[in-house]
Amino acid sequence: MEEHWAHIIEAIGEDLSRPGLADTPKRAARAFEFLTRGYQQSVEEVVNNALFPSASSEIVLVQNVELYSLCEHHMLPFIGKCHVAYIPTGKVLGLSKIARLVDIFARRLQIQESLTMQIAETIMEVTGADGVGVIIEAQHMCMMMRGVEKQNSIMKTSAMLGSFRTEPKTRDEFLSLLQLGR
Ligand SMILES: Nc1nc2c(ncn2[C@@H]2O[C@H](COP(=O)(O)OP(=O)(O)OP(=O)(O)O)[C@@H](O)[C@H]2O)c(=O)[nH]1
Ligand SMILES: [Zn+2]
Repeated sequence: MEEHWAHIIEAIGEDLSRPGLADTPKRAARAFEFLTRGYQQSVEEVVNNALFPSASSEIVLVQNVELYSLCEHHMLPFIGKCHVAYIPTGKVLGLSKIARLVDIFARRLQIQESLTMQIAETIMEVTGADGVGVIIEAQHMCMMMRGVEKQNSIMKTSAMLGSFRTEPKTRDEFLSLLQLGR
């Protein structure tokens, strides 16, 4: 990847031999590896069996999980917040694992719609929940720094599975819980 970054730096008309850029291909390669580290991670290792018995059958909501991803069209960042809710059926997932699961999928080349769905499906599979609701609100640099150059538009996507899809009351409760934190 280092070599490719060196080519890109030359292609944009920069002087690769100037001191400030000497280590840039190496740094950029490391940075890009970090930004896409989700490809190296698996759901099993991230969850690490952190599932705990609980009699709760009420909504568990983790709100405002920061999200940094890269759009698969321009490889520019999209940045925002992810809200994850589920209704447990006998076991709950370790709190931090929800944020880690968000990251596994965010740290890849993505479109926001697929990312939202992948997070929801994974939480459903891992917890065996009665239902899962995921909402992402994000701003896309490819739409801000270039292209149409709109600075204030926010993309909101949701994925509702199980009871969050079939029961309007559950969905309403999720949405009103989200409002509480604003
Ligand atoms: N639905 C969706 N579209 C996205 C996402 N990220 C980027 N895009 C869009 O992907 C589209 C790619 O369109 P193209 O016409 O192929 O590329 P482009 O010429 O660079 O388009 P502009 O961004 O309009 O300049 C653009 O409309 C982007 O805004 C995303 O997460 N979801
Ligand atoms: Zn884009």
